Amino acid sequence: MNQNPRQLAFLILRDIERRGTYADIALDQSLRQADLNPVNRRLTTELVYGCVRRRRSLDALIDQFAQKKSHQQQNDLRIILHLGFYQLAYLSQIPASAAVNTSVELAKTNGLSGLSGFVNGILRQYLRQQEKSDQNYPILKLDDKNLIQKLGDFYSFPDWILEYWLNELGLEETQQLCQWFNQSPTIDLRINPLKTTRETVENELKLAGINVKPIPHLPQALRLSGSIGEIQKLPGYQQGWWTIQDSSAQWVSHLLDPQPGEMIIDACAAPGGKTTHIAELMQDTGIILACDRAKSRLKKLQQNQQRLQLKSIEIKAGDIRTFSEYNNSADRVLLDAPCSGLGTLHRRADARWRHTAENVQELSQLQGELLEKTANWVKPGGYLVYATCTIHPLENERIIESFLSQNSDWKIDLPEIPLQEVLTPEGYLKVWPHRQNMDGFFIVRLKR
Ligand SMILES: C[S@@+](CC[C@H](N)C(=O)[O-])C[C@H]1O[C@@H](n2cnc3c(N)ncnc32)[C@H](O)[C@@H]1O
Repeated sequence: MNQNPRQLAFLILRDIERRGTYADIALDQSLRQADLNPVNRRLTTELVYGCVRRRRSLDALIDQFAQKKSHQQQNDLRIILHLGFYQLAYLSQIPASAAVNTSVELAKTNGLSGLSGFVNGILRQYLRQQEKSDQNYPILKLDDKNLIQKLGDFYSFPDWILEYWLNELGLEETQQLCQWFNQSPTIDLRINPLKTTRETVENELKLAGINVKPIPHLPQALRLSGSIGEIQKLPGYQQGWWTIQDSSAQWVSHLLDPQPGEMIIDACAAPGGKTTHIAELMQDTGIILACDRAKSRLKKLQQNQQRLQLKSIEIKAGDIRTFSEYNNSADRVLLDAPCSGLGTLHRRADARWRHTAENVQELSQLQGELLEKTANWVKPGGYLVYATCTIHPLENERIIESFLSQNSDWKIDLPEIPLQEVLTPEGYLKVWPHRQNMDGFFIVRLKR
């Protein structure tokens, strides 16, 4: 069993590299089998997520200090250099000598003894350079040559995302957004008012030593920070007192505004974050039809429903494009569409590398198709909420504009909400993470 956090991080990063495994899945599997104390578990997690997230910046350091470019280096050597540079550049709590020496050790234990001198040399060269330089962040101007590349190398994002942010936000806010996405995510809870109150949960969590504070404008929300431990062991989890859900995602069901006794269809429901919120807002009356094509995610929805003890949810598995029986049947429909997740890049370390400009185009097509389909399910006079956790116009504004231009019986219904600063003149709720300090989201309510 592995007890060395750096060796374990190396093996996990190699697995991600070789097999394209998702970072969170690879980490989770390995940590379950490893024999590590809590401090070393945290270090392994930090090293894996950090190296994945900062891949481009770490490659840029290899490019700067080695004769061969990062992509020409042997894969295992490149991972060891990533681990070394990551500790030196981003983990101030680790002494530089420990970062260098353990990286040299990694080379020796993983069949690269002949290159251990090179590892030692390049990391020490970086350290000498760092001592000389007094500037840790780039001062950039919009007309800088190679601006995108400099931003990408420093903040570790792909060019195509940066190009689009620069266009939408300008340079200063793009840097703020990059920085925001590079920090560790916080955890928000949504209190189940059918079981308890926010005050009770807040007090219980404080008694358990957790940092917790309310979130403005959301009466059921709490934000946790600092060290939290295992979620399932927190007070109230087993009793169904709360659900983990980011504050911006909590706005979605409030905008849907479901009323007790209504017939609601949640078209893309799994794992049920919003379905269960809708049920709570309706005091567990009426019917909520929760549809999704992913069976494993629907299983999680079922578990959440059981834990929260909600009876009003019915599950229907399948591709909603093939469903024909729901036309004109729902008072309200929620379409929480599959999307690129560009508003939640801080939550999944590898998400920024998995999507491309091309696959945003493909998603956009699917989103348009799902909207056309599910709009038919709404009774005349009813409502549809379209939501995504991305902040890309192709998946948001363009979808709604195109839908409205082809469906004259629909219009945007302006929501009355306290969060006026995120409401655009067209009536869209557009949450930018660095402005509102929550996940990026797009929400719009349409009326038939
Ligand atoms: C953004 S997630 C939904 C999250 C969920 N609403 C929540 O709050 O927990 C999008 C979901 O759409 C589902 N999906 C994508 N295409 C679908 C289709 N054609 N038919 C049914 N479900 C689909 C995915 O399986 C995924 O679970």
